[in-house]
Amino acid sequence: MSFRVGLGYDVHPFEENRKLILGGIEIPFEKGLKGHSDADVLLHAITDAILGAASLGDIGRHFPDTDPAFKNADSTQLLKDSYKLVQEKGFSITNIDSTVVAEKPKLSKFIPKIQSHIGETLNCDVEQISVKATTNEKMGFVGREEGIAVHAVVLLKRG
Ligand SMILES: Nc1ccn([C@@H]2O[C@H](COP(=O)(O)O)[C@@H](O)[C@H]2O)c(=O)n1
Ligand SMILES: C[C@@]1(CO)OP(=O)(O)OP(=O)(O)OC[C@H]1O
Repeated sequence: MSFRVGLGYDVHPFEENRKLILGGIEIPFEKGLKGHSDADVLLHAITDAILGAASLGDIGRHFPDTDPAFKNADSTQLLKDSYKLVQEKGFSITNIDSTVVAEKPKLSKFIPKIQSHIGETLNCDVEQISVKATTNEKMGFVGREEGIAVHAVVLLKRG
């Protein structure tokens, strides 16, 4: 059995008149995130982590933000398609851990639903998927409520 670790990071600025989609779940909030796709910053970081662990590049390589096909794309589908590429190389997920850095909104009550959605998307047990949240203690662009950042790490196994 061999193991591969992958790291993902993404950030999107807030934008008025958009839905806030995090981990495939619509979160009630006054603003959404700006992006070419649905701007699901959590799923983008997780996608980059699984692609990186399998040496498959990053999300922008597979789904360019210059391609109209991905305008308002559903990031759940992008994650699913990326995991298919990873599985074609013989890898499967051992576990995922992630941290959403957001001053607002408060995410704790949505986290079980987000973890279930990611687990279903990746055909994993919910125990393999961890999502956490923290503020940036009012510092920097997250602290000024200009956007949301996410860090994700994944362990893949093969054999
Ligand atoms: N957007 C967020 C940020 C934080 N939480 C929860 O609050 C706890 C305390 O956050 P600090 O940044 O003050 O350490 C954190 O551990 C999370 O449980 C949240 O739900 N949503
Ligand atoms: C998801 C993609 C899809 O075109 O677009 P964005 O929503 O802009 O997201 P980002 O993380 O900036 O770049 C990755 C792109 O592949």
